[in-house]
Amino acid sequence: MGIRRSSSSVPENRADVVVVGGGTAGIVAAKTAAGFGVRVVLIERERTGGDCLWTGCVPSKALLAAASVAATVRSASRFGIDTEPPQVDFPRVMEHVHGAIAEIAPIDSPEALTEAGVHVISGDAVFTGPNTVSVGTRVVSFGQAIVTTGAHPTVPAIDGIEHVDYLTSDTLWDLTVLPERLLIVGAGSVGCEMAQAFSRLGSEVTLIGRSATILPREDASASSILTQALTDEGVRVLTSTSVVRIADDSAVTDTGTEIAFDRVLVATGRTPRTASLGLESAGVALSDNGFVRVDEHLRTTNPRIWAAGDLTGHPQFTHTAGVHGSLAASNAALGLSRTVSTTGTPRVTFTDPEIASAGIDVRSARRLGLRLQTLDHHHVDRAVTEGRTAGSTTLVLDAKRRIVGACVVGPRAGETIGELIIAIEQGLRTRDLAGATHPYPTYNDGPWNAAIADVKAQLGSPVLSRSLRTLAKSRSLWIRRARDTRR
Ligand SMILES: Cc1cc2nc3c(=O)[nH]c(=O)nc-3n(C[C@H](O)[C@H](O)[C@H](O)COP(=O)(O)OP(=O)(O)OC[C@H]3O[C@@H](n4cnc5c(N)ncnc54)[C@H](O)[C@@H]3O)c2cc1C
Ligand SMILES: NC(=O)c1ccc[n+]([C@@H]2O[C@H](COP(=O)([O-])OP(=O)(O)OC[C@H]3O[C@@H](n4cnc5c(N)ncnc54)[C@H](O)[C@@H]3O)[C@@H](O)[C@H]2O)c1
Repeated sequence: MGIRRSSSSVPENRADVVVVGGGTAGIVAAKTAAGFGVRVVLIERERTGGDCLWTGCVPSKALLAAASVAATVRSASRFGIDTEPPQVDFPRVMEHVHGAIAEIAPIDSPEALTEAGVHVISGDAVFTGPNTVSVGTRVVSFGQAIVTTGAHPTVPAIDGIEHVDYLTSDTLWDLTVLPERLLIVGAGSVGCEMAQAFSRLGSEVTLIGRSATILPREDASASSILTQALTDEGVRVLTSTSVVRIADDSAVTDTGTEIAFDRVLVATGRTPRTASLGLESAGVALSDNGFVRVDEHLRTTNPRIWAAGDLTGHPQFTHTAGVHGSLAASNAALGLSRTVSTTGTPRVTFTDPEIASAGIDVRSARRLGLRLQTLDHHHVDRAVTEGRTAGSTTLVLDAKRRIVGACVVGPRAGETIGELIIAIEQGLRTRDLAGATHPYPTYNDGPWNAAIADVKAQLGSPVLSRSLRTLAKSRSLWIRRARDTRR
């Protein structure tokens, strides 16, 4: 969906709030500010909706959904159901992917923004001073501005890559033919999700990561469950490996292995989109690695300019972009001093099994010496009934047994993590979670049983169990005496 200039006009070239970039952060920021009744201009150079809608979350989750159906058909016989091997019609799979985008697009459209009271301008925004931004020949002056121009795929400096027609998450969605052999460089969220999706759809996939484990931000135990799942499905996973040379149809790793491929996907992180924005003219400083420097209120080094989303160095997720877009807009439009949350950003990698984390992650918890309460999903009956026991739930607990972090690995972990996010935000203890009856059998028995196990462990401590034994003895003594008195 392209941009049409809205018919609603903003008085001349002046706005209370200018938002530069119309992805998740920009859309949420613009709608939030407009909701306060101020004059808002949003400038977008390509199409509103941004990475999440067009090239990120939506197409990747739609592709994973199709791939999951193929995997279910392929594994039907373990439930005693015999089928033919699935026939993947890739163009129709991609129709499904683009259909999902088309269905969601209207929510992010210029029309929806106009409806919300935002004036949308199409074009490349460049700051020309501390309170002016130009779009072509037009100059808009602003009271406050919010920069939300996102990030683009990082292409690593591999010898020969400039001659290769590589794919990135920006171009992947234009594929019309399923690659027979797909090499994926980078084993982060994009690499792992796409490795599983393409493998399940029928590609022969090699996944290369330079860290010791895939998804290196996750705890090694979570990564190893996923590595096993990917390997079992036929993905060749190479860790602690870098590609040192690449040509059109083959790559050579630092261990000297040659890998032949038909297409290569580069998935090695995202670089903030700050070049050519004129940020230096606006007095907006960048950090050493190119992110816009912001304080805890998302204010940049120019007090009238704020930033939100992938370009700030905060975790690069749609939910972060949205929440921070709203926060920056409230601070800019209302003069508030809202601060970004410090409890840790929840995240989900939508592989099978899913890996979901919130609060203090397990890696940091180990470093900090915090208590970990882990429940293997062999003890989650729902997982047993579905034959999906490869997973675990880990609660990170502080000295007062408050839940300060969690990691869930398993089907629907992205849904399960929801209650743990509330627990972390509200400072709940394991006894609070243990005391809340959960319906049986669900995957949420993972956190519930982990919490119950922790409460039991506390009851088993020498001091507490001595007190409980004393209490029980006094009670039976009292009952006996009462009975004797009645006689
Ligand atoms: C394959 C993939 C899957 C993902 N899956 C998930 C997921 O499942 N869950 C999740 O939470 N996150 C996911 N993400 C991350 C998520 O997509 C991003 O974190 C989020 O979209 C960032 O939003 P943003 O508003 O900061 O930036 P963007 O969405 O990139 O928006 C920036 C906008 O600014 C515009 N722009 C840039 N420069 C200018 C300029 N000079 N003038 C005017 N406009 C400009 C761009 O055209 C763009 O529209 C995924 C990312 C990828 C790549
Ligand atoms: N489910 C989700 O929420 C989801 C899904 C996809 C992407 N995203 C977001 O998009 C961002 C970008 O994803 P991504 O996977 O590209 O980045 P990433 O930072 O998650 O992972 C990139 C990986 O590539 C590795 N790497 C870097 N250079 C390399 C090289 N030359 N050779 C081999 N490995 C190399 C890094 O060590 C890292 O593990 C993520 O940070 C994430 O926030 C989120």
